[in-house]
Amino acid sequence: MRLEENNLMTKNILICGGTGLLGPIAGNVLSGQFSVRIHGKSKKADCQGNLISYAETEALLNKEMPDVILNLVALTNVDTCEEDLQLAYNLNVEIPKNLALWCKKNKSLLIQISTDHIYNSAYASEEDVNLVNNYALTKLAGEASVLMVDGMVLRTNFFGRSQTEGRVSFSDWVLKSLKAREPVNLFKDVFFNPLSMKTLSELLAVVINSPHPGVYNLGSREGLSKEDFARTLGDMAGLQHHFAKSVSFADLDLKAARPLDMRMNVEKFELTFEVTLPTLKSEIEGILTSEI
Ligand SMILES: NC(=O)C1=CN([C@@H]2O[C@H](COP(=O)(O)OP(=O)(O)OC[C@H]3O[C@@H](n4cnc5c(N)ncnc54)[C@H](OP(=O)(O)O)[C@@H]3O)[C@@H](O)[C@H]2O)C=CC1
Ligand SMILES: Cc1cn([C@H]2C[C@H](O)[C@@H](COP(=O)(O)OP(=O)(O)O[C@H]3O[C@@H](C)C(=O)[C@@H](O)[C@H]3O)O2)c(=O)[nH]c1=O
Repeated sequence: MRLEENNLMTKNILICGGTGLLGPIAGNVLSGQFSVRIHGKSKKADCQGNLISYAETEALLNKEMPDVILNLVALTNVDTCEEDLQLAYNLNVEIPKNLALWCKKNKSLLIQISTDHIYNSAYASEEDVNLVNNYALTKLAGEASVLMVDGMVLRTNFFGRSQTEGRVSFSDWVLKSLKAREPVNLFKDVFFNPLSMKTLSELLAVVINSPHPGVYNLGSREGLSKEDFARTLGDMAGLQHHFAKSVSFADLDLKAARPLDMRMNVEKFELTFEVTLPTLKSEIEGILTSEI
């Protein structure tokens, strides 16, 4: 089914890179409304392929014929992006370009998940980009081909219970560390406004049902420092956290530089899609009470 033929029919969604952290939760939520297929590269999935090759991408997509592609493929290890710019380019730039090319030929909608990592100021609007590392540079570059085919770019960050072996979210790491009473370092000077993976996935359904091409920040309404996030999560989960250390980002010697303020202004998304986004505190509460 092509999108313009019959909007009443169930849309076929292909989640590329659906075997990572976000994919299984997005797949779970979206399959309530759409016909969803999951793509992966090395892990078992409904379909498989290395999307760096256009020939392989085209063969896979010609078989799947999705109405909507949700692209989650990325090199998400920020330090590896710094060490291997070519690999970061291949995954974060070439793959969205390959998907965009196929979508243009086949009139499908491409939704690209991007990142808050491309900002570095309080409540940045979509034009306030400030790049400090290769991950940010390549993620931003990957957005261009999506926008050229009237796709949608959602700049976001997320947390929640991982369903993927070998992938932990920031909240998983915090809960595990506090339960084990490990004296972890918590960044007091790094700020963000992520959503839970469940809320983000529910909003993806809104966007798929009512697409508006363009680039949007998609996060919670009020952000926190990563330290306050961790301590708030600890309090809500009934876990002690006095042994966790409050540190500055500069105290850790990480390979890649990171932005200190990734909080995004989310007004454009709220106005366009007529939704009120939740606060970060309510999102933290949400992951402790919801099943996913
Ligand atoms: N994780 C985070 O905290 C954040 C992530 N984002 C963005 O959200 C999106 C999803 O992130 P996340 O779920 O963490 O991603 P993951 O790193 O967990 O998953 C990456 C996915 O890409 C697939 N993949 C890797 N290489 C290739 C390739 N050459 N060809 C085809 N598929 C490939 C992997 O397949 P396989 O498993 O089979 O190898 C996997 O499904 C990304 O765009 C990321 O930039 C934004 C903000 C925060
Ligand atoms: C937040 C935090 C991280 N760390 C460590 C964990 C890790 O080795 C390193 C960086 O962790 P961060 O959580 O800041 O992760 P980072 O790798 O910078 O994470 C990013 O992931 C990519 C995919 C994105 O798109 C971004 O939005 C962002 O979430 O610092 C601490 O020791 N204490 C902390 O309080």
